[in-house]
Order: sequence, then C-alpha cells, then structure tokens
Amino acid sequence: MGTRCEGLRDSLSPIAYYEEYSHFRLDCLKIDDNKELSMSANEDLAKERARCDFNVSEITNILDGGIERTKQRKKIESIALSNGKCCDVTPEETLGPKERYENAIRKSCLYTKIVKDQVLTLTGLEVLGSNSSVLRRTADAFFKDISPFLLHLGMFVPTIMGQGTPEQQSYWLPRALDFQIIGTYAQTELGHGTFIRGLETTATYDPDTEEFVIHSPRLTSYKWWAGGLGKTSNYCIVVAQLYTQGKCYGIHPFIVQIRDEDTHMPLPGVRVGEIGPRMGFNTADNGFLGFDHYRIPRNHMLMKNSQVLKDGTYVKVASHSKLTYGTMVFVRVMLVNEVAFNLAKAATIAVRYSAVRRQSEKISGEPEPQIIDYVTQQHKLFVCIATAHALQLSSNWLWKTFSAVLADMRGGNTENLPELHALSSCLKALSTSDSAALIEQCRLACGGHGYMLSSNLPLLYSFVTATRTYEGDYTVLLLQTARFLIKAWEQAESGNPVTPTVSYMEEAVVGNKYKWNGSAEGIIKAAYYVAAGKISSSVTSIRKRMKNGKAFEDAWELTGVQLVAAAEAHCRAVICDVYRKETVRLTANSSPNVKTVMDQLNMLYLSHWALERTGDLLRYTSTTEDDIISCQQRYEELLAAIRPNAVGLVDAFDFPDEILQSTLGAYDGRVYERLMEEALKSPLNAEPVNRSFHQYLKPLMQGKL
Ligand SMILES: CC/C=C\C/C=C\C/C=C\C/C=C\C/C=C\C/C=C/C(=O)SCCNC(=O)CCNC(=O)[C@H](O)C(C)(C)COP(=O)(O)OP(=O)(O)OC[C@H]1O[C@@H](n2cnc3c(N)ncnc32)[C@H](O)[C@@H]1OP(=O)(O)O
Ligand SMILES: Cc1cc2nc3c(=O)[nH]c(=O)nc-3n(C[C@H](O)[C@H](O)[C@H](O)COP(=O)(O)OP(=O)(O)OC[C@H]3O[C@@H](n4cnc5c(N)ncnc54)[C@H](O)[C@@H]3O)c2cc1C
Repeated sequence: MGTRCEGLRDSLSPIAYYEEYSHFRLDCLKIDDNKELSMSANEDLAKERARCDFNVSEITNILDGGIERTKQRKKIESIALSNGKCCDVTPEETLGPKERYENAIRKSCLYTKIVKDQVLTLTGLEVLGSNSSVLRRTADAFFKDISPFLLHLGMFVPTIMGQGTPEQQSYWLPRALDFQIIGTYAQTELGHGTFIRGLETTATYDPDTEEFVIHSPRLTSYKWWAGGLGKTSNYCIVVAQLYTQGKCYGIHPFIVQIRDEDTHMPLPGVRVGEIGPRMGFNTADNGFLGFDHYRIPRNHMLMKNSQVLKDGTYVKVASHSKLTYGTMVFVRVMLVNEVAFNLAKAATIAVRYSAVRRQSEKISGEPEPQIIDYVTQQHKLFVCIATAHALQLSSNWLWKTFSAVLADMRGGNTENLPELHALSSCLKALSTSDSAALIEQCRLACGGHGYMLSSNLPLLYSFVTATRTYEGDYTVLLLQTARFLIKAWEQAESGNPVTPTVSYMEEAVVGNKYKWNGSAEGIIKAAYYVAAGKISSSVTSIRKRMKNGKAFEDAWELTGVQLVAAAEAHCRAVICDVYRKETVRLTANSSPNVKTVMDQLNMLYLSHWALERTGDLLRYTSTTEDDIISCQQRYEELLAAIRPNAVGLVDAFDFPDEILQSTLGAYDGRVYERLMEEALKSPLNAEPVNRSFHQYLKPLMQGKL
C-alpha cells in the first residue's frame, strides 16, 4: 500500500496486477480497462502543503525530542523499512485466524532479525531505552494488528529488569534479549483481573526439594489474557500467591518455563492454549494457562523485593509493599506514549482524507468543497491533532517523573511512589479513554470509507479501546488517584504541605471562587479550581454519609461517581498545565510561525475542554455566561486560524505510508485508487462466480432447494 510496498509489484499496474491474481477481466466491474487508475498525487493535498506557513520539520523535531532524535528515528525507520518485506501482498485481515497468526510470527521474526542485526549495532542497548518508542512505532509497518512478541519486550523483559536480583538479571536478560527464550506476563485470571490480591494461583514452597509448586486450584484460577501466551511463549512471568511455612505472603512474580525449548511442547503439568477470537489483538495469541502441581526451582521466584530462603524463611527486602506492582506502573507510563502515537496516526489519516474528499455544496451550483472546509469537520479533527500533542508532551513529562522516582527508589527512598502511582493511574486512564474516543471520531469523520478496514481506522480503534481496559481499567485507576487526592485534600485542609502536582489545593481549600480569565494560564487555573471543587464535594459527601452512620468504606463506595469525576478533573488540569508549559518551553527558540501554530493548537485544546466543562466552570468558579460566549468565539476563531496549516500539522507527525497502512491517509492522497486496489485484493474477487451460487443460490432461485 505504501510506496515501498508498491515496489514489490512495480512491474504490474494495478489493473494488470488485479487481472493476474483474479483470473477474470475488469470489465466485470465496469472499469474501462484501457484507462490506468491514476498514479499521480492528489492536487488538493499538494495545494494544502503549498499554503502551510510553517516549517514542518521544526515541529517534527519538537515532537521527536530534538533534531538529533529525528535523525536517529529516521535512520532506524529506513533500515527497517528498506527491505520491503514488511508488507503483505494479501491483506492481513483477509486471512483466516491460523494463517494470520503464522504470518504475524513470520513478520515478528523478520522484524526481530532486522533489529538484532542492523538496529542494535547502530544504537546499542539504547534501542530498549529512549529508542523503544521508535521501535514500537516502526513495528507498525510490519503489523496492522499486534505482534505476538509485544509482551516479551513490553512486560516480560521489564519485569525481570524491575523485579529480578542482579544475579537473576544476568542469567535471564541475555537469553531474553537475544530471543533465545520468549516470554509473557501472566497475571490476570478467569476470575480476577482488577483485584489482584484475589488471584488464586498458588506457589507453595517445598524446602525438601527447594522448589515452588505452582498450582491452579480451580477453573477461575486459570491465567487468562496474557499476550503471546497461547502459542508463542516458552516462558512467562506468573503472578501467584506465595505460601511458605504454612503462611500466605500475598502475590509474587515467578519465572516459569511452560514449553520445551526444543520441541515447544507444553511441559507436563502445564495446560496452555489460546483464548479465541477477540475484538482486536487477533494476531497476539492471547492465552490461558493452568498448572497441576507444577514444580519450579526456588531461584525462579523474582527476588529483588522479597525472598524465600532455602529453609523457607520469608524475607521482605523492599521498603514499600507495592513494589511488586512495578511492571504495571512502568507499562501505564509507556501506554500514554503508545496512545498518543496511535491518535496521531488516526488524525493524519482523517485530516489528509478530509482535504481530498469533496462533498455537498456550501452554495448552490458552486464546486463541492473539501470536507475539511466545514467548520464542524474542523471541530471533529483539530482537537485530535491537539490532543495527540498534549498526550505526547504529557507522556514525555511523565517519563521524566517516573525516571526520577525510580532513581530515588534505587537509593531506598519511596516517598514519591504514591504520587507517581496516582499520576500514572489517571494519565493512563484519561489518555487511553480520550484517544479511543477521538480515534472513533476520526473514523466517523471519514464517513463510509472510514469503516473500511483498509482505512486502518477500525483496527486502530480496536487496539486503543483495549488500552482503556488492560493494565488497569479506567474507573478502577481513577479511583486509585482519588484515594491520593482525598488524602492530599485533608493534608491541605489541616495546613500540612502537599506534593507538587496537588499544590493547587493549598489555595483552593480556602473556598474562594476563581474568577474566569480567558488566557491560557487562566483556563488552566480554572481547571484546577474545578478539580478542587469536585474533590471538596466528594469529601463533603463522604463526611456526610459517615455522619449518618455509614462506615468509611461504604461512604467511599457510595461517593464513587463523584470520586471518579474528581480524579478525571484533576488529571485534565494536569494535562492542560503540562501541555501549556511544555509548549512554551519547547517553542522558546522556534521560528515565529511554529510558535504561533503550536500556541493556537494549545489554546484550542484548553478552550475545547473549557467548553466541554461549562457546567463545572459555572458551578466551581465565578465564570459567567459572557465568559463562555467569548470562549466559544475564541474557539471558532482558532478553528479558522488552524485550518490552512492542518495538513502541515499532520505531516509533521512524519509517518511513512508503511506505518500508516491506510488507503485514506497515504501521503499522496490517491484515496480512490487505493480503495479500489485494496478492494480488488479481496479473496471474494478471486473468481467471477463463487461456488455458493451453484450450491445454494441457484437451487433457491430455481425452486430446487
Ligand atoms: C516492538 C516493541 C518494542 C517495544 C515495546 C515497548 C513498548 C510497548 C508499550 C506498551 C505495550 C505493552 C503491553 C501492551 C499489551 C497488553 C498488555 C496488558 C497487560 C496487562 O493487562 S497485565 C495485568 C494488569 N492488571 C492490572 O493493571 C490490575 C489492576 N489492579 C491493580 O493494579 C490493583 O489491584 C489495584 C486496583 C491498584 C488495587 O490494589 P490493592 O488491592 O493491592 O491495593 P489497595 O486498593 O488496597 O491499595 C493499597 C494501597 O496501595 C496503593 N497502591 C496500589 N497500587 C499501587 C502501585 N502500583 N504503586 C504504588 N502504590 C499502589 C494504593 O493507592 C493504596 O494506597 P493508600 O492505602 O491509599 O495509601
Ligand atoms: C486486549 C487485552 C490484553 C490483555 N493482556 C493481558 C496480559 O498480557 N496479561 C495479563 O495478566 N492480563 C492481560 N489483560 C487483562 C487485563 O489486565 C484485565 O482485563 C484488566 O485489568 C481488567 O480487569 P477485569 O477483566 O478483571 O475487569 P473487571 O475488574 O471484572 O471489570 C469489570 C467492570 O467492573 C468494574 N470494577 C471492577 N472493580 C471495581 C472497583 N473496585 N470499583 C468500581 N468498579 C470496579 C470495572 O470498572 C469494569 O467496569 C488483557 C486484557 C485485554 C482486554
């Protein structure tokens, strides 16, 4: 579909290609076979690029984190994409489940080999650190859906790094990084995903043999969901309830071999398989796993945070009881970047398509406008570009926060862990939820063609909507943040110091209402006041319920709806704040037009959320109706101001066509030609008459059924 993929079939024009593979003439489809489908780029898109008034690569560099990082990314991308083998001649989605999986494994091995042989020599182990998002992004040229290796790199390796002792790391990591073993992360069970203290798999220490006995006592204790578990992995992290000397010490991580390294057969005592078709992730062989008194060596328990000695003595090493949850915190942080990237892809597809697509008449008899010229279309799309920026910059900021807390913890200081947990929980919840909703908005903005799998929007949606659930469900994570906020509010009320991300409470506890001011800083302050108002209302409700005789747990539960809304408002204010500060910081030395367009996008995001939350502003600040009217007016002016630069802004995301994998979003805008080319690849077009005609239709039509 992308330019290099076309290289695979360069010698054939689309029509000749189709005829070659379909065995019948195109006149069946009433296409004039004397005419080639157009190979020239779309003129409207070319005009859009000509009118863009800022330097596109400057914004690319900002989003990449600097010009050097852009160069590095492009180098990695070109290595991975240059051999052209990433493409499927037959679209992935037209294959059966087995063929799809096998094809995904073929491509995963191919990509891994490219990374090992060519990328690692270029970057060294940096590829797994600051360049991991580049690898992740490049992988999308190989997979429309998900690689079965995602969990190996995304969770298996990070768990060994985060939970293993130095000795365990030096034993397991070289094998895992060299792909001599492939692993996954099996925590969730049929019966429990959210409430991990309730997991039922047991790991009981036997001092006589110095082994753990891993067991699944009942159906609900079967592991369920882990990506790459069904068919691909031969090892996995199993999270199980640890029993030693007759006592349960709660959940702990273990490295468990599940398949023979040579034959790949499941080992005796292990029952493993794939969980069946899902809404997305259909190439990721998500699996189930059960154990029948299966024995593993003692040193396969990951022992950085707690240990079981040879005699069965349990020793707690870590200074914080939740450090075993570290991999989840890490992946939540990574996910903010992951969904920002996917939203940027969707925005690129929908904006380019909207510049190519013409529909209806604004004025009777006039030429049909590009649909991007409808203000309602701009309203649907420009917030997607702005949100992709907001989440990308928030994700960089969160990563820095995460790294700082990690460094503190290496020195034994876990003081900032609760704040990191609260932040990563709410940012994961909001970023995944916003991105899923906006990717769906992009699909809707593309009308009927957005519904085609070849647009790539449905697959992007099915992938991103899952991120709202996995690694901690949206509501559950916001309730975690709410716990932190309520405690912080009580601290602020009693005049004690609070941590930086909730410092706004110190001013807000006094109870004054904030007077609206339409500047960026004014909107952000109003957002913090809304958050403070919602937290305060939640506290009042909890106290009132307790005064009426409810226990704290019941009062908390009954106040759940308000608590989730309070955590959402807090997180929205944090995103607005970080997005503003980072925009100002990153454009300090930019050219004037880049500064202007980045500022416009930022203001659009802030105004959008102010308008989405007018009820809250009226309730928790002194905002008036006139303030709302001027905010609406400013928002509409921003849509008009951004319009000429919209295509330039999505070009700045700098996605090669191979990564976008979209008929609607390719750089040259040959939308209709690509839609037809992809349609012609449908297996149903491989023969003029399907055999079901003879088997069923004809007998039915002739009354002989
Ligand atoms: C080619 C590729 C290249 C590179 C790849 C790179 C990147 C890829 C990026 C991303 C993709 C990776 C993988 C993607 C695909 C799919 C993976 C999916 C995986 C999974 O889903 S794994 C399973 C995840 N499961 C969950 O998230 C479960 C959610 N539940 C929980 O976390 C907990 O149960 C919950 C809800 C937090 C409650 O825990 P618990 O009952 O123990 O605690 P309490 O509620 O009682 O609270 C007590 C106390 O502890 C605090 N606390 C809770 N958790 C934490 C924590 N993590 N850290 C710190 N503190 C925590 C809590 O707030 C309470 O504090 P308090 O008493 O209020 O002070
Ligand atoms: C595509 C995909 C990939 C996955 N990959 C993995 C993997 O690799 N490894 C792995 O271990 N797991 C994996 N999971 C599992 C995932 O982590 C869980 O599904 C997720 O954590 C949600 O848990 P649950 O399914 O138990 O939902 P539930 O907790 O049953 O949630 C159902 C509903 O109940 C609500 N709810 C639950 N508890 C509360 C509460 N305390 N308060 C208020 N509301 C509540 C939720 O908000 C939700 O609306 C994957 C899941 C998916 C969809």
